[in-house]
Amino acid sequence: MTGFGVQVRDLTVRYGPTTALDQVSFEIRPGVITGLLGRNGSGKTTFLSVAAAFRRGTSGAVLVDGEDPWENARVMGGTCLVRESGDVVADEPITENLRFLAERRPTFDRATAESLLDRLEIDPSKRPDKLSRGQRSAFGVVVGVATRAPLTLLDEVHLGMDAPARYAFYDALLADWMAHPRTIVVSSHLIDEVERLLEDVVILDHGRVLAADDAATLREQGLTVTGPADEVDAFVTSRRVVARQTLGRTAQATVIGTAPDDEARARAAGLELGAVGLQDLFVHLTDHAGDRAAAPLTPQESR
Ligand SMILES: Nc1ncnc2c1ncn2[C@@H]1O[C@H](COP(=O)(O)OP(=O)(O)OP(=O)(O)O)[C@@H](O)[C@H]1O
Repeated sequence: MTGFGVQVRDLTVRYGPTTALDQVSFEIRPGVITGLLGRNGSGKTTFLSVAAAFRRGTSGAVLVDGEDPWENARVMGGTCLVRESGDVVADEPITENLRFLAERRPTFDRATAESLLDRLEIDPSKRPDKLSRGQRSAFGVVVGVATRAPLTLLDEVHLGMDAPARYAFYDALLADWMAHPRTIVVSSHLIDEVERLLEDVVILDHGRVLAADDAATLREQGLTVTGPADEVDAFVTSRRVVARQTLGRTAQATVIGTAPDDEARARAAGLELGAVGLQDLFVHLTDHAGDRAAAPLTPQESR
């Protein structure tokens, strides 16, 4: 199984006067773990709800495995959206929930669920409504991983979980995906933590797509340039500078976009070049203070 791909074409979603998604287009590749990143209110949950056929878009299209997911039993049966509210039977023990899931979901693996529950220290005889917030989130994660749906959508599922539980979840998700490749979308603000899971990244901002590419390509888009302030300034002239710091006569500028002769020019000018992590790139791209950035990556920048 490689999982369902998702194609998003000019999708707009409005809630009354609020435009949550504004003509967004991107693709989620089948069999890949994609990070859906964006600040609060950027439209992540809205997109996931449309992909999971929980709501319809106002205009545009979402195709899951080539078909409109709305009232589409095949596609909906292969899609598992896990969100904080949880779609479990809250007043039945977890063991009963596992039984229901095994009946409803042909790909559900009970042994995986039980071993993850054990690893996350959740007592399966308890009812979901008697769990702590973090334990409830962890149970959602167990359902998401063990369901092994061709399209698994995890909407900030890890938020209530403490750090050891979150890392256990990341490890389990990655190991299970490697053994059973499928399409997984992880929406998160904790980019540093989830970065190692992600092959592709979609960054939403105020309902628009800021970047959609494989994570390695995105990482290569940013560059820090450090050295004597006047040399740094000369190096970054006519480049898109998203951050600049100085310490005495030394400056560091973060630029978006690279050029083939960057290394040679930096060496000649006595400057040091460094990589920008996904988290930094995200912060710079979505930082509207003073409107420093927030422009989508141009085709040149994102190549
Ligand atoms: N049911 C709703 N009714 C009205 N407006 C809504 C509704 N759901 C979301 N919105 C608005 O749509 C926009 C996108 O919200 P959405 O929940 O998709 O963002 P998000 O990226 O998931 O945010 P967060 O990270 O805070 O969960 C926001 O401006 C939000 O206020």
